[in-house]
Amino acid sequence: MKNTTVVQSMINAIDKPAIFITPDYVIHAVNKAYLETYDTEVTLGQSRCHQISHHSNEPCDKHGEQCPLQQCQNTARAANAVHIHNTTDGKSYCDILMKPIKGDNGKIMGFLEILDAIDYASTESKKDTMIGQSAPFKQMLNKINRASQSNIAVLLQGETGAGKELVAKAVHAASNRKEKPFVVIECTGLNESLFESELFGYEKGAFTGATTTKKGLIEIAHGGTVFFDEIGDIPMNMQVKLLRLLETQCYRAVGGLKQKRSDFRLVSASHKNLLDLVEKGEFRRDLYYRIAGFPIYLPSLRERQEDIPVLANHFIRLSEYKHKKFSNNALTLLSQYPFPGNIRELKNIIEQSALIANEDIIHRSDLPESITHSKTTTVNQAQAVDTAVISLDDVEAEYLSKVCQQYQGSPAELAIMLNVSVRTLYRKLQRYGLKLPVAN
Ligand SMILES: Nc1ncnc2c1ncn2[C@@H]1O[C@H](COP(=O)(O)OP(=O)(O)OP(=O)(O)O)[C@@H](O)[C@H]1O
Repeated sequence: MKNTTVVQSMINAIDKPAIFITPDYVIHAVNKAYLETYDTEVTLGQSRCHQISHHSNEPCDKHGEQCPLQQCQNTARAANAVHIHNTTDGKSYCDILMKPIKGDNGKIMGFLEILDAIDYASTESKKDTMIGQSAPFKQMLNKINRASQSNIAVLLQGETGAGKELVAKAVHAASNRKEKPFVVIECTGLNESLFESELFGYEKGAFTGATTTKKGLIEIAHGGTVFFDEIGDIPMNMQVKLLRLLETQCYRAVGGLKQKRSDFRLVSASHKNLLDLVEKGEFRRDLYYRIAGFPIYLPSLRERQEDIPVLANHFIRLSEYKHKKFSNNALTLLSQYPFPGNIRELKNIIEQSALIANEDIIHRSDLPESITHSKTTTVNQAQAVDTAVISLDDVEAEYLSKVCQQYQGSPAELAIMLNVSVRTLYRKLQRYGLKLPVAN
């Protein structure tokens, strides 16, 4: 292809994985970083991008993902999307930037695809990452990645326990401030004097008890990110001081005369709707616009039910009961519960159930009553009878688990009652990780 040498040298200069593709998805130029990212061999002029990244012969939009190439072609402008790719590290999230490349005649001759690995999120259980694979989760990742590339003030809005602090950490970790401090300021319960001394620090002798000079959190955060958690809880009179700090990045320590300056990136979060508070006169409008440069909505767990099984298995893996597993039946019931406390509540429930379960399989009956007796769950269950078919294996496992807890007789008698041979009974017990109590 004409111009290929020019395109190849352009791609070689990019330090992230990059390829040049034509509208038929065929790769015509590739850089070293790309070749190192994927284990499938690239044959220039033959291999298609989806064959390398998705191990699929069809473009990604055929599998429910948004195709940035088509977007780019339709608008003739750069497009981006978050995809799950099969890399040498397994299934990994990556942020794709697709740019149209025009030929000498001004027409689009192909597309430059640049990939950015998202290592703060994962589709599978991985320590210290955000777990999820649903569409709302991917949309959120897309926004986090965009936000982290600039210095814009980010406002995270989402229900309690939805992961706001984890997202704030991800925004910091993906930014060029990642080597500098990430400082959390809990705004709930801060009174005026605490607010000033915590944020701005104080000089020795500034008040009774100030026996030494203390640095404030804003000074500690210099060069990094400050996360104001539950910013909606800051009382009105302190909102003015915060606004002044955000506008000037300057402050004075309590009892100090010298003006100090701190360069920090602002991330705030609230579970309350701040615009409602603005309407009610409880939050300053000017402060709202200062902190809401780039709002990111965190979906509740109800909106990403598809993620519940992967999250449940993730929390089991992190617990001291890592060898235990959920039955499909238990996972189905968990997925139907509305989780008002979101991921934090799910995590607690998983830990409780794993502790309660006597066997290696965690059954529906091991889940806490808040789940098994929840009206919403029960209604969903009734509705689910026709739609969600529960596997017979799960029913059998649950029944045998109950029998194991209560049965006092001999295995031979039990086998007769169950109408199976003793060998079959033992095979089934082994399969579900169950044991009969030793008869007295
Ligand atoms: N996507 C995720 N994958 C794995 N764990 C998560 C995810 N999101 C949140 N968590 C975990 O859920 C718990 C609650 O998250 P976090 O504290 O970030 O929520 P929050 O929205 O800040 O809560 P609050 O509103 O109460 O301050 C934490 O233990 C966090 O590690």
